[in-house]
Amino acid sequence: MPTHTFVLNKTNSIANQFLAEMRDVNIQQDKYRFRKNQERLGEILAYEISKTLNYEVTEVETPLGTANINLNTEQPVIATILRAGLPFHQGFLNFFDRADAAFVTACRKVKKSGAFTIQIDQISAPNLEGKTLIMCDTMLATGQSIALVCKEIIAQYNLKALHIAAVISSTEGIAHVRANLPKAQIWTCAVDDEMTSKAYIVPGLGDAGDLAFGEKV
Ligand SMILES: O=P(O)(O)OC[C@H]1O[C@H](OP(=O)(O)OP(=O)(O)O)[C@H](O)[C@@H]1O
Ligand SMILES: O=c1cc[nH]c(=O)[nH]1
Repeated sequence: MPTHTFVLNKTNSIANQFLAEMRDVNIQQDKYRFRKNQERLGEILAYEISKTLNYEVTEVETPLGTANINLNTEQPVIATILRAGLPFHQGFLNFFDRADAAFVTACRKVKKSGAFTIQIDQISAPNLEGKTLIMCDTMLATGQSIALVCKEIIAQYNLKALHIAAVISSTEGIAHVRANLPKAQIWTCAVDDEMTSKAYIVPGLGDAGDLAFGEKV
C-alpha cells in the first residue's frame, strides 16, 4: 500500500486556531496553553485515525430499548518520543481510553560540523506483536528520529499497522518517512516547506520541547 498522508489544515476547522496559537511567538510563551493546544490537536488526529480501525456492530441496552452501534474492536498502542510529544500523546490517550502506551528516549547527537545522528537510549513498550501502533511526535523535521525508532520497533515486532502523527511536518521529513517506512500512514496538522541549517522547521514553531517544558540545558 503506498504511504497515505493526511493533512488536517487542508480543510478549514477550529484546529487552525490551536495551531496558530502554538506557532504565535507571543501566545506560545504560555506553556499551559501551548501544551493544551498540542493535546487538543492530538485528540483531533486520534479521531481521524479512529476512522481507519476495525468496527463491529454491538448491541447496547438503553433504558428504553436496544441500539445497534458500530464499536471499535481494537485499541492501538500510543507511542511517543520524549519529551516534546508528551502533551500530543496525552491527546491520543484521551480518546483511545483503553490503549496501552509506549515511550522512547532519543535525541540528536550534534557533531562539530553541525551534522547530527540520532541516539536511541530506551524503548519502553508493551508487546507490540500484531498491534496497531500510533507513533506521535510534535515535530517531524528531518524525520530521522521517528524513522529510526519505528525501524527498530519493526525489527522486533510484526505490527498490524503503523501510523505516524505529527503536529508540524516538513516536506523533507515526510519524504524521509515515506522512503524508510513505506507501509506507514502519516497524519499531520500542517506541512512546512523549509528548514534551517540546524534542521528546525520554518516557519514551524521553534523548539517544541523547550516551549512545553522549559529550556533544556
Ligand atoms: O525529525 P527530526 O529531525 O528527527 O526531529 C524531530 C525531533 O525533534 C524534536 O525533539 P527535540 O530534539 O526538540 O527534543 P526534546 O523533545 O527533548 O526537546 C521532536 O520532538 C522530535 O523528537
Ligand atoms: O523545528 C523543530 C525541529 C526539531 N525540534 C523542534 O523542537 N523543532
